[in-house]
Amino acid sequence: MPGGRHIAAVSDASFELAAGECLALVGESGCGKSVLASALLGLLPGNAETSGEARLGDGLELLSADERTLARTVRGRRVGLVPQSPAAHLTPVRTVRSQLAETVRELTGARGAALAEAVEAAAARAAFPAGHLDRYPHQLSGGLAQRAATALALVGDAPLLLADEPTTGLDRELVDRTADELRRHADAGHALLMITHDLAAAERIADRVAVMYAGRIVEIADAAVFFGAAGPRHPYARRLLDALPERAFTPIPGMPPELGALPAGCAFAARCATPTAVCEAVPALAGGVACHHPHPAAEEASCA
Ligand SMILES: Nc1ncnc2c1ncn2[C@@H]1O[C@H](COP(=O)(O)OP(=O)(O)OP(=O)(O)O)[C@@H](O)[C@H]1O
Ligand code: NI
Repeated sequence: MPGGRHIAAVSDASFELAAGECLALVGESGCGKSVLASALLGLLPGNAETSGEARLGDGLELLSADERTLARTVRGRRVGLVPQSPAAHLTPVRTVRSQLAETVRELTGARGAALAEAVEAAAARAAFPAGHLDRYPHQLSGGLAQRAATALALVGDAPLLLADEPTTGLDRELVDRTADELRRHADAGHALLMITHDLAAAERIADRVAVMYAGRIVEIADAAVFFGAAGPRHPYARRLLDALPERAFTPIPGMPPELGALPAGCAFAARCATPTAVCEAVPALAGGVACHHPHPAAEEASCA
């Protein structure tokens, strides 16, 4: 950070993601979701530090990979990205058709009529209307820019797709359509990390859910358990669900801590209804949950 300030935007994020699987990464604004995605693609600012490892199925370790490898063989090819701010990632002076054509040509080698056809097919996959292909980015609504970015991200057929808020700015019907297309992409054998605020979209397509709070993954659970009767185990994750309009509609009191000034122990303790003295130590992620007094697991609850 300028002025020498140091922010631990993401710490202790550990998970596996298999081909054909969709993991939804959820959590409040500013908790580190996009930083995690950027780190995997080597897209963090030059002064950012990363440690640990992130290994692709083919063995490549992303955090230590050099820029040349990332640019030539990773971005778009081995790891696709639907960026969080699609408008910022589209080239302003070129039409969507021309940008899609360049990406298709580069990643698939298609030329001529096959190229034109592949461009339209790519647009259709992301529900981008063919009639708008000759528009420039500034002529697109937020939703259309989102769909253009999704179309671009799907072209390379990368084994891993990172979709950062892929449904922002879309109405419910298009949210569902986009989510379903991403699910089909996973079903076709791709690994999908979907970063989202939209828990309904996560429930619709995710196999597992990872909850992030203040830069750490505090729970990873099967989506069926997480959204089902048992519910999540971490108090923050339970509150996140309770905050949904279609559930209790009870906002989480308080604010997440500043990442530059994290409290010493559990970062959620200040907002937790049941903190105890042990919460002064950071809880490790154990059995899928990082909490000193998690809600009982489904099997424990059903035995009680
Ligand atoms: N380039 C940067 N320089 C300094 N701090 C940054 C930078 N990018 C992100 N941060 C900080 O890292 C933290 C995590 O940001 P991130 O964008 O990953 O959050 P997020 O979970 O994706 O939020 P949102 O849901 O709003 O997209 C934030 O507190 C942010 O201020
Ligand atoms: Ni983000």
